[in-house]
Amino acid sequence: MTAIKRKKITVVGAGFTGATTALMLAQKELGDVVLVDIPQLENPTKGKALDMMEASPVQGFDSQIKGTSDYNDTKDSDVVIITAGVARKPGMSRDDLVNTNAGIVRSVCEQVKQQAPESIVIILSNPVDAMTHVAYQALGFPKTRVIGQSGVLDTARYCTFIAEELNVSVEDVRGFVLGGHGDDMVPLVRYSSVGGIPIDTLISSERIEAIVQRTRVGGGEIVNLLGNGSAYYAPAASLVQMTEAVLKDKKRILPVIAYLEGEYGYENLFMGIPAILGGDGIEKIFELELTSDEKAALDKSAESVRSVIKVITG
Ligand SMILES: NC(=O)C1=CN([C@@H]2O[C@H](COP(=O)(O)OP(=O)(O)OC[C@H]3O[C@@H](n4cnc5c(N)ncnc54)[C@H](O)[C@@H]3O)[C@@H](O)[C@H]2O)C=CC1
Ligand SMILES: O=C([O-])CC(=O)C(=O)O
Repeated sequence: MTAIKRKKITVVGAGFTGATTALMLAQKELGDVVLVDIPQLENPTKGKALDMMEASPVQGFDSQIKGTSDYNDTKDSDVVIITAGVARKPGMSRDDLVNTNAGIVRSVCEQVKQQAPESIVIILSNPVDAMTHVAYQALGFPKTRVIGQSGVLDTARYCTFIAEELNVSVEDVRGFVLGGHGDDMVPLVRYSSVGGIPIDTLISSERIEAIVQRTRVGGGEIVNLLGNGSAYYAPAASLVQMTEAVLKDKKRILPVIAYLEGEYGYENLFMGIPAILGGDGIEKIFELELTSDEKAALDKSAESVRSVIKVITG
């Protein structure tokens, strides 16, 4: 009998999002985790991994977590999550990070290409639509295996606010956020419901507009509250949900950043759309029917993403 082999998940960047993601992955026993950061931070990275391992007897997980700065340790990873890069501070937009993080994401992808050529890569670093584009070019992997994280988080925020508004369980809220991970993202009210009941029959249009607007600037709300960095608990939970969908071949329908080649009328663009996420990565993209207002909002968001990509591609 051949032994069942554990999955291997690499998380690049051992900062707030990366370390939180590593712990959540291990707590769910989705695989063994390799946490990578730069050589100058090798000891703190090892320290974080060891600290997490020492939580395992208490919490009862058997996943191994290794801290390192050596990419040899990431060899043959099944999934690689990239959180490496700088985060914004109050007064900054995600787009202000583009030049610094493009260099970092490119250099990380060179290593991933060497060490884990069959992996499915999930990108978090901001501005994430553009960074997913950078990763796709640097990796040279099929488009199905290069995925950005924005929509799971944006939708989670949107659903949190709807549940709070109606004082109902978050478990019964369904919603969808399309477009780029910026202030003109498109929460789709028409596709939002609680327990199957459309939200526009339960919440006034003024309150819905306030929820939509709060969702759009949800990242900034946390940045302003934290004062010295950006969100990490909900982003990590979102990365874990995507990783689980891939490693368990769950075929979840999730909003993810995917490479569009004609879908929704956009060519050569990475942006958030609903897709099936399973063992082969992005297995199918759904093209929803949009009203002219929704399409206009999505076009505006697509234009914002394109303008950021132009900064790095010229
Ligand atoms: N797409 C999304 O929904 C979200 C994106 N983000 C983005 O994720 C990124 C990380 O955020 P945090 O973890 O809060 O930042 P952080 O500053 O806490 O951690 C980033 C880590 O990346 C490491 N790093 C830098 N260059 C590296 C390299 N070449 N190789 C390996 N590691 C490297 C740093 O040393 C640091 O430990 C930021 O760009 C942030 O804007 C954060 C939350 C949500
Ligand atoms: O707002 C930020 O800079 C981090 C992020 O993308 C989010 O939390 O949505």
